[in-house]
Amino acid sequence: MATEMPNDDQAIRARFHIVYGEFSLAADLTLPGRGVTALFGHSGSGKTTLLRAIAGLERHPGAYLEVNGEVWQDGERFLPTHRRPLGYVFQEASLFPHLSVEANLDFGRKRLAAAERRVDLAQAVELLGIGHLLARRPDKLSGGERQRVAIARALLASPRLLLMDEPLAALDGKRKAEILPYLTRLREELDIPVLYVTHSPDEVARLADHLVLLDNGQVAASGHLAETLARLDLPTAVSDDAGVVVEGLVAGHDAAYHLLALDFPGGRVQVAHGPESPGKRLRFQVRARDVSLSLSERDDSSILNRVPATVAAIADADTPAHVLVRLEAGGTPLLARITRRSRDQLQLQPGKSVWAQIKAVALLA
Ligand SMILES: Nc1ncnc2c1ncn2[C@@H]1O[C@H](COP(=O)(O)OP(=O)(O)OP(=O)(O)O)[C@@H](O)[C@H]1O
Repeated sequence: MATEMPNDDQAIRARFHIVYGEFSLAADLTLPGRGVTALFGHSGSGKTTLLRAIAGLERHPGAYLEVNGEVWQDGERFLPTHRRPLGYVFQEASLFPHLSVEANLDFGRKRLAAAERRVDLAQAVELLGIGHLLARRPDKLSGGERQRVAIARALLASPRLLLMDEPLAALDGKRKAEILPYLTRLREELDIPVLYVTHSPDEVARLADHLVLLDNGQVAASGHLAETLARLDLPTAVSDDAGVVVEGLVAGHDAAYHLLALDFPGGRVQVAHGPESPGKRLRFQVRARDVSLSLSERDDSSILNRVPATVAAIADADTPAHVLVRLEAGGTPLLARITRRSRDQLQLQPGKSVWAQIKAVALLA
């Protein structure tokens, strides 16, 4: 995953203390200045409040905000929203209904010096796949198409920060699936940091490099996606869906069995999939419930994927019958959800060497 520890000027530093009656939000965050940071949490946890504060839509005294070396708020200094080089994408695309897509896009273009122009019209149109829609009016577009136009429009302001507030929440499953590949492309092809509000674990797994967990106005965690998903002390672990996201490199394709091989620092996995270019980076997800453990490498089972690992920690799971085991496989964290009985039978404890048998690998491409 692309997240690196923020260095001095490639970072977003945000410090806010916001009180709305009963609700208060306290955030003191240093986020990577590139890639996608997901702000994830239950309804009412403060995600939108934080995003709006970062956009400068509300002025909160005592706050501090710096985006890749530029201070947007500090003490008396407060850059109003229209002077912040940011793009904001909302749940519902707010396009001008009487204008064509092309005219709507034109609205997003700021008169910027060439050196400041980070995305031009042709690039935005190509990235979002909207070339065939330019002459249409917004009411002749599907919800997903409208949202792609809204994202292109936000990019045309050449933002130094892109804020996205649940951009897929208003779309049905099919439309979501349609638009996700475009968001993945943005992450891969543009060097614009994105703060992405969502309460969808699937969107987090596919898009995020860094994860901020908000819980009732408090930052419960902020860290690299893979590391944070594998933390046993967070609510993300204690759910039936708990699992990790791993970045692999395409190692080859077995056409006879229709299996794609992906290498990651912990070993190799094979997944039912067509061929992809060797060396291409692809994410895959391994759910804790799909990982079982054995003390020796068993080659008499139907499970294709086995990697050697070390037990790092064990914690309670979502039911009294289960535990969650955090494993390290070549520096890659994995989670396994097994029964307490198996834990005792295998005498598992931190430091013990095991084989992780991975029953299912979901490619997130
Ligand atoms: N302008 C405001 N004035 C008063 N209270 C507010 C204001 N904006 C938000 N709140 C309150 O702050 C809390 C956090 O709201 P926020 O919209 O940030 O949560 P969220 O995590 O984005 O939720 P959701 O996922 O439902 O959008 C809520 O209790 C909300 O009612």
